[in-house]
Amino acid sequence: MSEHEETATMLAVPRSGPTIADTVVDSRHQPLAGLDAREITAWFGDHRVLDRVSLFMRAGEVTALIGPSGCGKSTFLRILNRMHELVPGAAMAGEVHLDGHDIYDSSRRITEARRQIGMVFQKPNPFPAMSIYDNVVAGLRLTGNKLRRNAKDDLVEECLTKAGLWREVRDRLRQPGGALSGGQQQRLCIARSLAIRPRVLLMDEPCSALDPTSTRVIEETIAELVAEVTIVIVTHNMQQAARVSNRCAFFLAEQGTPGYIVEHGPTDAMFNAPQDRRTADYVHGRFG
Ligand SMILES: Nc1ncnc2c1ncn2[C@@H]1O[C@H](COP(=O)(O)OP(=O)(O)OP(=O)(O)O)[C@@H](O)[C@H]1O
Repeated sequence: MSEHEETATMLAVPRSGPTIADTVVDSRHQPLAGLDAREITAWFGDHRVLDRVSLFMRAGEVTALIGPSGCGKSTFLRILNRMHELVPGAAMAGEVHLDGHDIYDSSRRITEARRQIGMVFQKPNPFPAMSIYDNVVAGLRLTGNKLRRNAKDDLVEECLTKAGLWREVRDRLRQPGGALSGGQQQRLCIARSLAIRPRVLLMDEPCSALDPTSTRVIEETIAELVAEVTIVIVTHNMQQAARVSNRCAFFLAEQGTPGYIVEHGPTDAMFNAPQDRRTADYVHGRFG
């Protein structure tokens, strides 16, 4: 795979299609945006894995998607930025509204959805041979955004600061991204996502490959980022869900049936006064 192709896959931005330079230049002052998933059904081939799942993810909050393995959390997350359709044989129905517009509307560009709704994956995936600096700005090329050197320098510092990594790497920006520790690499990936100024950041178990110290740093980063970007995180770690999220949605897929949301609401209520016994059993570690 060429470096360019690799960048496109890692950033989940398609290589072809129109560029969106004019919308990228400076969206720092955009208002926070919520994400409204309506009646989402998903299939892999003829296997239906989600059934009419609706969830409103509020602007400026962290929403945690929790539930046992295989209940469709990651599939739901990938539908939120049109990555599900990259999987051969995958299909979906339903709508995902950002700022009142359905990202699946035929008049909407897939590149725009992917730019506005960024994704951080389970396994840190920086470009190992590319410098820390170039990793941060890697997405700009794909979105067609050209910045002058000074503006780029400012952006790199801003994004690395927001990702909680600046002080650790400021003196070695030209070193390869692959030379960083796992936790630093994950923060580099967060910085890379932020550089294209998403309105929403999706995180699929971002700490599952990290040690407790790195996990704590990422959690602190999430707490700071949510002031400017809406966050949706999949986590298996109930303590993490309790620590980082404002709201939780509990997914379940019972006996081969498609996944659905049993209950959702403020995190405190989900943990301390859930309405459904299955939620109580799950959050208290009695199954899953
Ligand atoms: N690429 C794929 N092809 C076929 N089936 C898939 C694919 N990815 C996921 N599935 C199936 O879709 C269902 C939901 O999977 P998904 O990964 O979304 O669940 P999850 O709740 O995120 O699980 P986990 O917590 O283990 O990551 C499962 O039955 C899974 O086997």
